[in-house]
Amino acid sequence: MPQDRTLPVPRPEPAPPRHALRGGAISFRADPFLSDPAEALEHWPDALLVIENGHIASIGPYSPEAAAGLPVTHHPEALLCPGFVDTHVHYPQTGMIGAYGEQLLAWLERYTFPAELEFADPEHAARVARLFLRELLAAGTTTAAVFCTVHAASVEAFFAESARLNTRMIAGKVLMDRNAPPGLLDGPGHGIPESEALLLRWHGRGRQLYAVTPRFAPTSTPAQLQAAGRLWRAHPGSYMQTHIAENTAEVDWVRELFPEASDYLDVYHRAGLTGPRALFGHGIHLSEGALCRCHQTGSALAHCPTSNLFLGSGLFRVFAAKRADRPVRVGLGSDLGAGTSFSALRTMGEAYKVAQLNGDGLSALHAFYLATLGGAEALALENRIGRLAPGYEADIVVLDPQATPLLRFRTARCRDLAEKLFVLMTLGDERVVRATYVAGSRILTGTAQAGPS
Ligand SMILES: Nc1nc2[nH]cnc2c(=O)[nH]1
Ligand SMILES: [Zn+2]
Repeated sequence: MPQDRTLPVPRPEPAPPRHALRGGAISFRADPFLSDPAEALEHWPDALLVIENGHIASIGPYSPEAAAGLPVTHHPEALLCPGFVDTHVHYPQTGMIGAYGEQLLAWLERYTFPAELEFADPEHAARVARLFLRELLAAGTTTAAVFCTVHAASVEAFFAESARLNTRMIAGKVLMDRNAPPGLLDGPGHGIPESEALLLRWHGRGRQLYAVTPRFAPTSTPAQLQAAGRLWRAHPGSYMQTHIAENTAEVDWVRELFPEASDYLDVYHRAGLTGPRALFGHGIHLSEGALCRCHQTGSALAHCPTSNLFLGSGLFRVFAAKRADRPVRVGLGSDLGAGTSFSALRTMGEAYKVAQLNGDGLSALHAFYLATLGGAEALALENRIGRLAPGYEADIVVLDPQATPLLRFRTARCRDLAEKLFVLMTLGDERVVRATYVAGSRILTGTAQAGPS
């Protein structure tokens, strides 16, 4: 493929060690599914947020005295919000978003695997990693749990670009040793040592975190799943990510492939792949017993509404997953390229519609929680990201409720904050994101640098 010189190059803008942002601000101190939503939300109509060495030093009401001596970037009329968290996404699928007309298993064969075969080329991987991270940051997402491909070079490319931008990312090499094209299969005995080498190289290096990544049960032999479980458990603090119960034909296939397991989750449980930092994409067709087991083991689910609607997979029941007597950790996932938008706002809007079809009311507070602190809790990062609070990493998105003429017109008619947030998740997308800060530095998304060089 020829080099595309028009791709923009995102970069962090150098920031002084101590500086401040001013604007309205929101953040969650608790889970609105489990407590009074109004109590769970913190709101500052006019906040001063002080950043020191990439962390939030303080947040409180703005006053000239509090701001004295600090360089202050004022975002009038805007809302500072913790950077969005995407708990399930595939960067190599950036080039095949919107592939028409299939459900999961045919879609994988027809579009996904061919796109992933291209990542044998490290230059292609580097190009897509850059574009993907640019789009993610332009949409206000600052942390994601990301599937690479089976190629080690796809992981190198992704972490190298994330390290350059200093984003906190979780990623891993996909493991597959059956039921995929030969060019996407791990050689006999190769997948686990390659994963371990990548884990040792990247996990905990700066802000990068590694996830052992068996794609899903049908593409790994029982032996590979067991070995993945051993690898994950040998490295405490690392992650495991995979897919579960997304599509009914997939669930039937797993039952045939693993007759000894009591259900789909049991396939992973038997391989030692459940527990805190185990991230399961989808979980639409999980039984009550499996949801209980997710709760008991501390495993997390990624709710991917745009993907589930696009592939016709089904309606994830977020309120059933979050049932107060056995709550499961749940975050939102864009699941590109089955998902159709990088935007967490669009994803929240679709989560609302899925809840409507389930007969549930997902308020803006529920949705913004899932996209921020809820996502951080799913990733066991709730002490570092997902809130605007002292000590937290300064990953911040600045939302402009007046970003378009329609939004200006509509939000002027909102009676309170919850209504305004709901309109943002109904009408909003990347255009609402005025700025994204990563560890305190604004990310210039690079369009100004585009052009021949
Ligand atoms: N949506 C989705 N589901 C999967 N199940 C296994 N692989 C995939 C994938 O790439 N995308
Ligand atoms: Zn996925």
